[in-house]
Amino acid sequence: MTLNIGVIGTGAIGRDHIRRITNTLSGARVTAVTDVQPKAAEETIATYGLDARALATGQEVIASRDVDAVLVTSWGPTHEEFVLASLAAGKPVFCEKPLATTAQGALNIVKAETALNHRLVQVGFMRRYDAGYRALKSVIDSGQIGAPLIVHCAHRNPDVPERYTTDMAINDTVIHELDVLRWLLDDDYVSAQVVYPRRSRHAFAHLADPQIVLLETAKGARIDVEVFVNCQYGYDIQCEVVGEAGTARLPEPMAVPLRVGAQRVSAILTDWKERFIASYDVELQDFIDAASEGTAAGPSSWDGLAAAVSADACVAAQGKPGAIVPITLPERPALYV
Ligand SMILES: NC(=O)C1=CN([C@@H]2O[C@H](COP(=O)(O)OP(=O)(O)OC[C@H]3O[C@@H](n4cnc5c(N)ncnc54)[C@H](O)[C@@H]3O)[C@@H](O)[C@H]2O)C=CC1
Ligand SMILES: O=C1[C@@H](O)[C@H](O)[C@@H](O)[C@H](O)[C@H]1O
Repeated sequence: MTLNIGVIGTGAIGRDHIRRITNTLSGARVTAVTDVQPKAAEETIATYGLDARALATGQEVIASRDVDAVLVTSWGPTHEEFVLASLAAGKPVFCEKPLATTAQGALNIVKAETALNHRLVQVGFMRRYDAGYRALKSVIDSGQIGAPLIVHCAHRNPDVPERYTTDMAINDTVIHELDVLRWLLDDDYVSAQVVYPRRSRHAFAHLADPQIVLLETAKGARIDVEVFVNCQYGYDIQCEVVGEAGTARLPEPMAVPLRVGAQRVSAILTDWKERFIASYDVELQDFIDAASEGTAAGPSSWDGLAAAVSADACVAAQGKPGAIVPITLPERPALYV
């Protein structure tokens, strides 16, 4: 059976996911698309030669009889509405991060899915599917470095558009660390703090960049995340875990080391699409396989909620530089244990 997917939002990642569903992955095809800019939806159909309809709204896509499962790749503030509608229609839904832009929004989704007592939601936290992060987790889980004590992370983008705001450093960018570090350490956060170094002259005046997010976990590990979205030189994701008996570092993406022009150099990627291309492939294939069975796998609504609660605390901490803001999760429903 081929899974018929309806896509809401045909921007950067929507198109990239449509490309992989159409050209790379197996078991699914795109049968309906929509975008608030109708031209974007029509262009996408033409670009990828889709046998799909351009519908007027996300709600029409979800209700469509030729849509078995939904892909939500529109802007963050629209995610909650489309995920809730997919749940109401009983259709598996892959939602790009963030699941919702507030903890309350994510909680509404958890409650709706819990009421069905059946998982239908996968959140697009693709780093859990990354070969490097998976190798790092295996090392941590093997006990070779002992209990994790400290984690140093950097999340660097070369630049961001003018519409990118200070709180997006959390909800749009650090949200990836908020998810992947919980998974990596098998732990939850208890507090967050944000401190600001000197502002880069490359950042727009309204944006505090870089920022340092400090997290404490329930098991007592301390985490520092440097988020620097105008670093200029590349798209660079770093993670080093310091344990009781050693350290473990996220592997660098493969790059050929060159000796040229009296230098030893190797290229650094500049685009998140390329950096995590294999992870996006594996996560979406996981979605297709589970959705074909009428369910969902991978990062859950609960993971989306945990990230949203933590993100809310980080945003609160941004407003009170240096203050420690507690993070408290609600009780985890049995569906997600
Ligand atoms: N997992 C990852 O690494 C990444 C995730 N994302 C997430 O994916 C989402 C989309 O990001 P981008 O593709 O970069 O943004 P984008 O701005 O390139 O595309 C979003 C598209 O959604 C459309 N849209 C907005 N509201 C809509 C609505 N109500 N109904 C239908 N279409 C609507 C817009 O017109 C636009 O074409 C965001 O939530 C973002 O955080 C984005 C990039 C990477
Ligand atoms: O999800 C992503 C973007 O939306 C976000 O804007 C970037 O900062 C992240 O690095 C990228 O992975």
